[in-house]
Amino acid sequence: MSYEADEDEHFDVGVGSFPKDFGYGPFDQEGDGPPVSIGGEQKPRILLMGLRRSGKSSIQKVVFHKMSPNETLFLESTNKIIKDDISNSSFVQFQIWDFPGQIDFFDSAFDSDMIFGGCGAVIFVIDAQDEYAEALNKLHLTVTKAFKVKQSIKFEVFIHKVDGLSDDYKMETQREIHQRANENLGDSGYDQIHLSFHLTSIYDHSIFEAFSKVVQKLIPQLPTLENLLNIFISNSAIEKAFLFDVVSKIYIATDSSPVDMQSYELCCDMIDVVIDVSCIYGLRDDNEVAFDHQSSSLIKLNNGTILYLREVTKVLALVCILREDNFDRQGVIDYNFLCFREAMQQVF
Ligand SMILES: Nc1nc2c(ncn2[C@@H]2O[C@H](COP(=O)(O)OP(=O)(O)OP(=O)(O)O)[C@@H](O)[C@H]2O)c(=O)[nH]1
Repeated sequence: MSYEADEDEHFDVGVGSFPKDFGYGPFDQEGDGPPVSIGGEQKPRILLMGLRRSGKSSIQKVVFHKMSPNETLFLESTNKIIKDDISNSSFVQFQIWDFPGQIDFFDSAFDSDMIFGGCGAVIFVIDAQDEYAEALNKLHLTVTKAFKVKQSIKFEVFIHKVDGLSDDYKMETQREIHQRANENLGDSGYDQIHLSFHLTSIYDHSIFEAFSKVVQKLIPQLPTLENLLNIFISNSAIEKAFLFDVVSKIYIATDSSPVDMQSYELCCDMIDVVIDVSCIYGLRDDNEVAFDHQSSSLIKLNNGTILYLREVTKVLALVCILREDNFDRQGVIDYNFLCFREAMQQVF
């Protein structure tokens, strides 16, 4: 896995309120060639698989291309593999391959060694609003085929479109899918395959959270990052800190205290606010970007909590949640932040 900055590639894709050069790579980067090699290494691949209309393309467009969820209603069915190069930051570099729902593993044109060989994670999307018996069969076929090619692949099951379901039904669906998928694997002698399950929807932050967890599994330095964040928060009286990829709002690391969805959503919203305000009031000319080394922000909530954002690199931000009383010692926090940033530079 390469973490070098891909400076030669300059993409010209507008994403929401971001200036043009603040986007990810061009979406429809089609072709059957091998993954782009950076620094002599191949970028790991994340494969999006699942039945037709399960929501694969929507997930990719919403998370990485700022498409609004409602616009996905007009997406056309994918009929060939769409490769998307995520080269936004020096940390998170990977390719996402969006597969057509009707892909046939038994087709002689399907080269499973090539497809699964360089793959870091397979995300299998199941439409929870639909009958899922067929999806479970396809899941079984997909993971067993991939496992035979490469045992270290991470298998992530997105139980998707849960926005239409009640909380009870969501839990029940997750339990049933979990149980049946693992039973199928056990029955055919594949107990060693581990599946992770996530309840997701493009209509809330759950899809970003789930994607964050998948991407984190592909970052070998994650334990070190987590450690650095633990040290940083404990010495700064901070309650929670997220290291965010600013464009996708995926968090690539957090301290080891549990993540609660509300805190994550608050921090995501803060990033939107900072970028929007910066775009409206902060840009003097077209060549400037909305997020740079001067980006920082402080938001006081009326419940005595503070959100504090600082730029770490041109694509990463640290967003912290802390009690207002503890912000008295801002100097200490800022100093610790500089130490954290320097340590990050040493790690990468
Ligand atoms: N309610 C709801 N609908 C969703 C969600 N995600 C996707 N959809 C809808 O599901 C439909 C199919 O989405 P696509 O992204 O085209 O599905 P796909 O899996 O890429 O389909 P193929 O390209 O045919 O394989 C679209 O109408 C989306 O708006 C979700 O989280 N909730």
